[in-house]
Amino acid sequence: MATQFEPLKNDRLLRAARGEKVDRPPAWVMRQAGRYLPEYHKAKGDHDFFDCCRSPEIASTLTLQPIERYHGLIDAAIIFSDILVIPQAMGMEVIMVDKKGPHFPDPLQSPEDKQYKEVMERPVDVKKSLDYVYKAITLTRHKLKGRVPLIGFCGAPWTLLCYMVEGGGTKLFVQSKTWVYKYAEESKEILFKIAQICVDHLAQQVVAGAQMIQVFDSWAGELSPSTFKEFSLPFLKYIADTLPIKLQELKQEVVPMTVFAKGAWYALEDLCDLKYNVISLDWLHDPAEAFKVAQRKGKVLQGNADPGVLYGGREAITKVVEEMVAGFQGGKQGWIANLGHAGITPFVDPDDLRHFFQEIDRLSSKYGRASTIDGGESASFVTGKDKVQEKDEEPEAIGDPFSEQQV
Ligand SMILES: Cc1c2[nH]c(c1CCC(=O)O)Cc1[nH]c(c(CCC(=O)O)c1C)Cc1[nH]c(c(CCC(=O)O)c1C)Cc1[nH]c(c(C)c1CCC(=O)O)C2
Repeated sequence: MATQFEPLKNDRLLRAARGEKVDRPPAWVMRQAGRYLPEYHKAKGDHDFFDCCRSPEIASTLTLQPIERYHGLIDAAIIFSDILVIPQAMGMEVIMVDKKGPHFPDPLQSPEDKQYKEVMERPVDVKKSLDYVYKAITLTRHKLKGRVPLIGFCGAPWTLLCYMVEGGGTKLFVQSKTWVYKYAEESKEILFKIAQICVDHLAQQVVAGAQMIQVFDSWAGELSPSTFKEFSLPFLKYIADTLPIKLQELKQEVVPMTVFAKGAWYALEDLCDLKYNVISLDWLHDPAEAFKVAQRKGKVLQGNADPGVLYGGREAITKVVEEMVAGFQGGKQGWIANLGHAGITPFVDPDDLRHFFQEIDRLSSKYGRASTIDGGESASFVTGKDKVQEKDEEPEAIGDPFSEQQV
């Protein structure tokens, strides 16, 4: 397949991720493709979830659905895939049970277990085993025709280990905690192996056409501050340190990187010290407080509306967006608007999500335009629909925390 793609028409996301000024904050939501969309059910039909991931045609169709539905309001596509393709590539069986979620029939029991030894020893060639993800990315880039950038992703080593030892979702984390406290060294060995595979998988996604990447550490919040430092952070660091080197070796552009460590509110400073460009926040953070930290550290933030607000109706959505936009100082720099967690449930009305996007656009425009504040410096990068500032709103000054640093 040709790897020549149409030029990007809307680069808000990539500009914001690099700490540059934008006409309005870019917006997208984690798990924007999925069961809340009637068109998702139509396209998925009776296909098994992982069969959809393995079909570049279906995966690209599902990826594009929110882009088509929310055209003009949404600034990124994220490839339809799953974090659990890595355990599959490591030779573990994972099935998606309808209405229940992922299930591993044969999870890792202990380091004495035959399965653990096999997983540790088995060579993993993502180019072979996850080739379908890369094909889906290339096809999706072609179908996107430069409308918005395409994000690739993987699960973080800690979150993937949880799934591999629990055998699926859990509330108690009995097995994960057993591994951390009883088998600390073996846990670190497998976490390192997973981290290396994450780097390979992310690099191949970029080769295939991903323009930005995100690492999902959905279970970070199950660790304590000290166990997070030991069992998650070093592996997130390894990915952020190694991926750019790998991409250079592969003669690829070094794309912006995002980390989402859900629940690890105590680690914001530590996460800002890693080489990720963007730190994605859950809704436990106060936007204004987190923004102060990120500005000091020269990092961009993503998030962080409580996804539960999508059940609360339009007024509630407006209120949450208002708070978020104010906290991120209007979002012309240093902020990517999103929800605070990945997962829009089937009960969300797609028109309420539209309202969420519209309110980000409307309310952020009240903060004036980057070009007005900065003497037109940013006028040339307006790539999407040009927003007209509301006449009687005074633009509020925002600082320029990014002037002295590179993100
Ligand atoms: C933990 C995790 C998984 N997968 C993912 C995570 C990290 C984010 C998070 O914390 O939720 C990441 C993921 N999963 C999916 C995407 C695709 C792109 C997108 O964001 O639109 C992404 C980025 C599709 C999906 N992955 C899944 C669906 C639902 C599939 C269906 O039933 O049709 C989708 C659209 C299934 C899935 N996959 C996983 C779970 C726990 C589930 C079941 C969820 C549920 O039942 O609500 C593992």
